[in-house]
Amino acid sequence: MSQGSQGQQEFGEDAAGRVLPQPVTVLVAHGISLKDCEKLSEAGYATLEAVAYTPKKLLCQVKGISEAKADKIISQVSKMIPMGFTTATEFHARRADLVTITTGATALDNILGGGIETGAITELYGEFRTGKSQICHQLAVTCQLPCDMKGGEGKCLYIDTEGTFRPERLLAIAERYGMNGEDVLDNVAYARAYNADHQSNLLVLAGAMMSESRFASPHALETGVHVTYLVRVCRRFSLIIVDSVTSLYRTDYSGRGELSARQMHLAKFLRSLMRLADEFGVAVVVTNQVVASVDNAPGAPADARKPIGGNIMAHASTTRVSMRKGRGPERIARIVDSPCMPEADAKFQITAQGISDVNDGADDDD
Ligand SMILES: Nc1ncnc2c1ncn2[C@@H]1O[C@H](COP(=O)(O)OP(=O)(O)OP(=O)(O)O)[C@@H](O)[C@H]1O
Repeated sequence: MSQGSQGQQEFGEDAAGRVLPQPVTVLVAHGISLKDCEKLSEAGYATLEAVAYTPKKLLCQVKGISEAKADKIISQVSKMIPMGFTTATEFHARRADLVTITTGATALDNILGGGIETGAITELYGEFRTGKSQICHQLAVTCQLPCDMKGGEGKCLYIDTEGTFRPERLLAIAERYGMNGEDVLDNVAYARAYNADHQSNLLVLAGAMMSESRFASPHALETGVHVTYLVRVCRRFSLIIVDSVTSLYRTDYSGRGELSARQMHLAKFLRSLMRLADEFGVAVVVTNQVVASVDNAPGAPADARKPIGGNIMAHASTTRVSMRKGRGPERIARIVDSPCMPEADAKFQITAQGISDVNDGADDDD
């Protein structure tokens, strides 16, 4: 895999010339103490963008950050991070630079508008065996491909809540793309989450790792150290996967009595995920299960199933993809909600070397 182009990047900009997040420690030069910057960083607000996108109420919850300090920090950050209006022209130009990551199947990429969008949350939901985890494994590899091969030129951060992550699947998929298996595994940061609180805490670690990888490597480049390593191993993250986002909530919170607490916790988790997507421009992919719908509208099929998480999940996901089984290894994905793509179906198949198009060329007849 060619990551060589990254070596020529300027500090503070990515390959497309976009401004990248700045470490919160730059505030030291603007009258905020290093100790306070470190406290913010430890609490998961490692970049100026993280601070800018966070409500004051949450900043005040960081140990040692009083309301007066929060006001001072917010006032300074608001001078450094653009938070006001822009023209639609400029926004359009920014979106033209957006990278999408291939799912391995062209038909599926097409209905997604090119692949999995960076800077947004994509939710894959469906019954068991519909291929949600297989797509996650596929993306953990393709996110490392160069952009001209429909990749994200970055590492993957994988949170596994069900114990279904299998590195050997990554090796098989890497082989398909002619990638070095060892490098591919090195580029995936994996964590198993054991409960909903742990799952949330892992995002704080994720933020720290993402800003560290973002800020540490240019220094190494400047000093000429580890250049070969940096060329071989991606230096930034391009993808966060949470497989599955709701399963621990189902076990940690039970019954109607805990529903409100569960939804609040889930909303906070999803908000943190969206912040990471905004802050670092990474793609976020979450999987979700379905349950039998007990409140079907009149005329709806009796066996209708709906994704877990209700409105909180529906609103947090930028793009929602429903998945179902087809014949044999075939699966059908449907875009059910997207800000700019129409509702559409695509067939794909699960193979030994990952996700690919169905070769028969037949239309979806399911
Ligand atoms: N090496 C492989 N080659 C071909 N198909 C495979 C391979 N490994 C797994 N599969 C297929 O993938 C399917 C399972 O997909 P996946 O694990 O993505 O399901 P899921 O939607 O995540 O389900 P769950 O909700 O239970 O986690 C099974 O049908 C299995 O046969």
